[in-house]
Formats: sequence, structure tokens, C-alpha cells
Amino acid sequence: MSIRVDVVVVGLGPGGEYAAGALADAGLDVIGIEAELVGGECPYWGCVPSKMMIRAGNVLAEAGRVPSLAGEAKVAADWDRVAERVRSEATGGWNDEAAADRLTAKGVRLFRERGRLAGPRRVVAGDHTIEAARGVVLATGSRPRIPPIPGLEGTPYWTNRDAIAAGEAPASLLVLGGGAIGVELAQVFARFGTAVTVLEGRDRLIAQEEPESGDLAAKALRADGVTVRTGARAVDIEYDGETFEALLEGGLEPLRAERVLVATGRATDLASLAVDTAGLDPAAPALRTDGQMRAGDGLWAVGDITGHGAFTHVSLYQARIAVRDILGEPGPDADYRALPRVTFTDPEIGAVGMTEQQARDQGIRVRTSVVPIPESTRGRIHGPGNEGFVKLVEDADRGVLVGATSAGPAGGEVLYGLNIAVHTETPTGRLKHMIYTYPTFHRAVETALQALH
Ligand SMILES: Cc1cc2nc3c(=O)[nH]c(=O)nc-3n(C[C@H](O)[C@H](O)[C@H](O)COP(=O)(O)OP(=O)(O)OC[C@H]3O[C@@H](n4cnc5c(N)ncnc54)[C@H](O)[C@@H]3O)c2cc1C
Ligand SMILES: NC(=O)c1ccc[n+]([C@@H]2O[C@H](COP(=O)([O-])OP(=O)(O)OC[C@H]3O[C@@H](n4cnc5c(N)ncnc54)[C@H](O)[C@@H]3O)[C@@H](O)[C@H]2O)c1
Repeated sequence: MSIRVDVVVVGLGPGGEYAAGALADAGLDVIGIEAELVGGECPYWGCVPSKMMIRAGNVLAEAGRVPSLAGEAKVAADWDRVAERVRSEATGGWNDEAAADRLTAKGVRLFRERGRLAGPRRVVAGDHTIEAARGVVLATGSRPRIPPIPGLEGTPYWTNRDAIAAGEAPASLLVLGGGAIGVELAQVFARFGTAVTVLEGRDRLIAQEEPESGDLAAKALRADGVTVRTGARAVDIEYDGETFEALLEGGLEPLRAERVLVATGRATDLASLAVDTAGLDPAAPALRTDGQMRAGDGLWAVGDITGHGAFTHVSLYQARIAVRDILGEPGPDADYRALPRVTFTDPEIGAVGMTEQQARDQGIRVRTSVVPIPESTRGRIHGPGNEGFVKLVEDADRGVLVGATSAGPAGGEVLYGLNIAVHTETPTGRLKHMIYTYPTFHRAVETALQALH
């Protein structure tokens, strides 16, 4: 059956859901195509449930700090409460009815199918061929990248989805990959009694961030009893029906665990979207777009599929730009200079813009400073759990911050001011003469500005 509409949105994760709704709100005739759940990875298997799990783990850790600050606290960790909250409050039992209703109430026609391109401005979904007069938005996200480790395929390894839906905390867990997913979930399960080992191939955790961040994450995880193995890779995995055994590079002692969580990055799948029918490379790792999120004539792409950072806020930011462009409204190009991200470990590790190394690699004459939170007034007041630091990366010639990290209690919130500074390129000379509230964690930013060298 052939249908004509204004816009087709393929994939209704955060970016696609926003774009479809906003375009329908603007009066366009929109079809949204979703193969699984309206809302995508973030609300059902990503950001929201993982942060609920982290919140639970953090409460336990705070209780552990009571003896040194306030007396006695006896707590008994119970994963049932976590699983129940994830099921009922985060995911509604992995039911997207409310999200689907919100979208259809805006006038979006929802097709529960797997869509693919069939040429410019044309999408095939099930028995339907849809001609989109204005064009197509691709927002199909990413899925776990499974490394080709011999023996892994065919075993009941976990991805983020199994970890989020876990009915119980396993006795032991081997986490492959020390990126954001690996470190966040490793800490949570460790706090609920699981014996966790993180195996990271590179020489530090959260390796795309500052080295100080990786060191801090390793220290925090170790303090929770996690075994952190960096520069280590599994070369073979066996499963005997009960236990996984991972053989390591270099003949190191094998690791055994009840569960294996694969958290080794995400991949897009452009081939299954038949992007070649629109003249694009199906083997590319991501769909390249211009600053208005155009991937071709009558084709826009937003979210993980664009390769600009797998974050919900990136997907929503790009979706707003694509919507504006589709509606013919002028606006600035996407700008990733001040891309913020937070790894929600305890302590939180927030970062924006470039790391020191990235800035140096760009030939920027760099000045930096690192100020430890425990040495700040608020850090001393806070006491146990005060680990963290503020690191600034300044372009010394222009006198502006091009990157910053704020790690510590509420590190993700402290990041906001640094995000503004990098985005607006406020001169560090002006930032130094601002009034910073006493005694806050973010006063470490003022100290770090004075210490730039
Ligand atoms: C454990 C975990 C924790 C995370 N925590 C955070 C966090 O704290 N903060 C943050 O910013 N980000 C976080 N992320 C990342 C965030 O979830 C993603 O960046 C975000 O969901 C990407 O949005 P998206 O719009 O690209 O689409 P996605 O959420 O990836 O959704 C894409 C949708 O498209 C559908 N689809 C795919 N192919 C087709 C097709 N051919 N036809 C129809 N439908 C299709 C899929 O079923 C899916 O519903 C986390 C991710 C994980 C896994
Ligand atoms: N707080 C957040 O915003 C948040 C939380 C979770 C996920 N995310 C998003 O989801 C994305 C995916 O997360 P992720 O943690 O899977 O990916 P990642 O790319 O952040 O980290 C994957 C890690 O796995 C390592 N690795 C790859 N292959 C390996 C192997 N065979 N053995 C050992 N280590 C190996 C890599 O060196 C890398 O450090 C993140 O990049 C992030 O954008 C964001």
C-alpha cells in the first residue's frame, strides 16, 4: 500500500520521538515508525533506569558514611526494591503505551514496524511504501557492539538490557569494557553485593576523558570492592551452563563469573536501513550530516546514528535543529565544541569540551589547572565521599576555556557553569572576577581559574 505524508521519522528514541511530535505540533502530516518501544533505549534500558539503580547504590554508600559523621546506620541491601522501582517507575513494565498515546495525541500516525529507505524520500515499513513530500528523519540509534571474542557468541552474556532488567544481583559479574556503561553498572552491582571485575582493554577507565577521571573512577570502584583490570582483554570465553570463564591475553590467570556484561561500545546499522538507496555508504560507522542535520536531499539524521556522542541530550539537541530546518526556519548549525557529558559514578564525573590532550593535539597552546575537591572548604565540610577535582583546559592565546572536568559530589551539576563558560567563550579574565558562592563545591572552579599555568 502506498501512502503520502509530509515527513516520516524512522526510530522513535529520544530524538525521533521529539522530532515526530514537534513536526506534528507544527501541523505537518507525520508517520513515526518504531520497531520496539516508543522512547527508545534511554527510558527503558538506558539513562533513566540505570540512574535509578545508581541512586539506590548511592543511598547505600551514604549510609556507609554515617558512622564517621553521625552515629550508626544499619542497612541491608535488597535488590528487589531496585528491580521493582525500575519495573514500575522507570519503564512501566517495559510498556510504551503512555508514550505512544502522547505521540498519537499530537496527530502522529504510529507504525509499529521496522522501516528502511527505498530511495530518496521513500520508506518501506511492512506492507507500506511511504512517500514523504518533505523528507525522512532517520533516528534509529545504536545497539551494543559485541566484540568477536571466541566462544562469546551463543552464551547467555548480558548487554545493558539484561543488566537493567535483572531480577537479582548476581553473585559475580565480569564486565567487559570500562566505559560509561561498564563503570556505572559495575559500581551499582558491587554496592548490592556482587563480586565485580571490570576488564578494560585500554590503559585506563573512561579512557576518552581526562586521565585524572579514569584514575578517580578506578579508585572509586576499588573502594566499592570492584577488581579493576586495565590494559587487559579476554581472548576466549567459555560457558559451562553455570559459570563463565574468560581467558586473558598474555596467559594471565583466567577469570570466572556467574554473569558477563558486554559493555564495549555501541554500533549503528546503516546497512539494514538501506541507506545505499539514498546514495549513502551502508558500511560507514555513522551517518554524516551537515550542520542542519541533513544527510542528503530530503534526508535528516539525529541521535546515536550520527556518531557525535551517544547521549540523549545530543539526540534532542540535533532533533530540535532538524525540526527547525524541516519547517524552513533559519537557525545556527549544530556546534559540538561544548558537548557536556556526565559519568554517573559516585563521585560523578562531568566533563565538557576538549580534554587537555585533545586540545594539545589541535595545536592549541594550553594552560591547565587541577584543584582537588577534598582540599576545598566544601570538600572538608563534606568529609567522607568528597573525592573529586576540577580541571580546566584553557586556550592560553585566546584566554578562554576549551574544556573542563568537574568530578565530585554533584560533579554533574557543577558542570553547568563550566558548560556555559566553554559554550559562550567567556574570557577567563572575566570568570576570575565573578563572585562564587561560599561554601559550594563549585568554588573549586574559582580556585582552578586562579591556578591556571
Ligand atoms: C545503560 C545506558 C545508560 C545510558 N545513560 C545515559 C545517560 O545517563 N545520559 C545520556 O545522555 N545518555 C545515556 N545513554 C545513551 C542514550 O540512551 C542514547 O544516547 C539515546 O537513547 C540515543 O537516542 P536516539 O534518539 O539516537 O535513539 P535510541 O534511544 O537509540 O532509539 C532508537 C529507536 O529506533 C528504533 N529502531 C531502530 N531501527 C529501526 C528501524 N529500522 N525501524 C524502526 N525503528 C527502529 C529502536 O527500536 C529504538 O527504539 C545511556 C545508554 C545506555 C545503554
Ligand atoms: N552517563 C552517561 O551519559 C552514559 C551512561 C552510559 C552510556 N552512555 C553512552 O553510551 C555509550 C556506550 O557506552 P559503553 O560503555 O558501552 O561504550 P564506551 O565506548 O563508552 O566504552 C567502551 C569501552 O570498552 C572498551 N573495550 C572495547 N572492546 C573491548 C574488549 N574486547 N575488551 C575490553 N575492553 C574493551 C573500550 O576501550 C572502551 O573503553 C557511551 O559512549 C555513552 O555515550 C552514556
